[in-house]
Amino acid sequence: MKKVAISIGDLNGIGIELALRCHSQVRKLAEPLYLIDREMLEQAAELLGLEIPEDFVLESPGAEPFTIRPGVVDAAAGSYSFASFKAAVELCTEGHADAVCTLPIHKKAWELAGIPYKGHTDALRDFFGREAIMMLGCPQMYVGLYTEHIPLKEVPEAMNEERLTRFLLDFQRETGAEEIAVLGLNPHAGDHGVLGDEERIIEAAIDNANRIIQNPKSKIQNRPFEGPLVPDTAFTPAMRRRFHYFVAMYHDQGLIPLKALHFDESINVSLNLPILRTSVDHGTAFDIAYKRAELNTKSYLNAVRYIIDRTS
Ligand SMILES: NC(=O)c1ccc[n+]([C@@H]2O[C@H](COP(=O)([O-])OP(=O)(O)OC[C@H]3O[C@@H](n4cnc5c(N)ncnc54)[C@H](O)[C@@H]3O)[C@@H](O)[C@H]2O)c1
Ligand SMILES: N[C@H](C(=O)O)[C@H](O)COP(=O)(O)O
Repeated sequence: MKKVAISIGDLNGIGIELALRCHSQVRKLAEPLYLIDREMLEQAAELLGLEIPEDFVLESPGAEPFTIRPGVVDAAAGSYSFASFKAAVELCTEGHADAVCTLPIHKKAWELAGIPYKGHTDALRDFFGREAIMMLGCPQMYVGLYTEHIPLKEVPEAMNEERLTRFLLDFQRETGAEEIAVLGLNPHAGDHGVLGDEERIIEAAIDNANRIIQNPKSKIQNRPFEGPLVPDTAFTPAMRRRFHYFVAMYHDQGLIPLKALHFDESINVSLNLPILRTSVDHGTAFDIAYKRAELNTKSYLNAVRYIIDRTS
């Protein structure tokens, strides 16, 4: 059975409840190693009124214990969740785990703790010195994000032909997709320059990537990239029947349609890295943490299943 290092996420949020409630199902798929100290686990389990399963295997993240405050954004929880994530990655790079699955962290809590990253993907980029790609989705529809955790006003200046060409090639190689819809940036994909002209950069990158892929040495002989597509019609039912892989130019362009259609079952995958990392597609859900609310567990279980499918 594959060993999956599970970072525990922000302990003021719903991650630990998911870990405890789903343990027996996860255990049928893999050997989970949970990056949490017994003291913190007992505290959370007591607040949740849940038993700790006997075969719940722990590894210490080596972080300061703290008092859990359900639904509160705080530095201690941010610090702990980052240590848990970092230790999970280390287990993997040192060969003690086959992959990492991350429970959700809170970005403001990381900032309050002085963690210099916006999220897991950003941290992985730095740990490995590689252009990690953020992709979310499910078999019906995966979305790769060319830019992700930057303010919207910085998106136009991040448009760059060489960088986008590399992104497209990496995305294609990592997913193996043979048809990829690439979205424009502006309304109506610029409408021939009437509403903006970043599409020229996108067009050039698509041409470059299609040309490079058509190199006779490549296994793929078609032109996998199509676009720049008009963003407001890129996700119509007909387009989603045709394409299962999309590249969005910014976070919400891709994640609004995905989460509107598939929030329950989607996952987050970090591509283009020496390790496999998956995650849930939702956040810390502070509004329902420790409230015995009905949790959706599909995203978490699918994130573990994806690891098993890819590592077997
Ligand atoms: N993988 C990650 O670490 C990850 C992913 C997304 C968001 N985040 C972070 O989480 C924090 C909170 O984000 P947010 O409030 O925008 O989004 P959120 O996903 O935490 O919550 C949005 C809504 O969905 C509900 N929800 C989320 N997950 C649920 C589940 N499993 N079952 C039932 N209901 C669920 C919440 O109760 C809330 O009403 C932010 O800091 C965000 O950046 C982290
Ligand atoms: N953009 C992700 C989402 O909306 O689900 C989320 O913020 C997680 O990002 P990291 O994988 O970088 O933590």
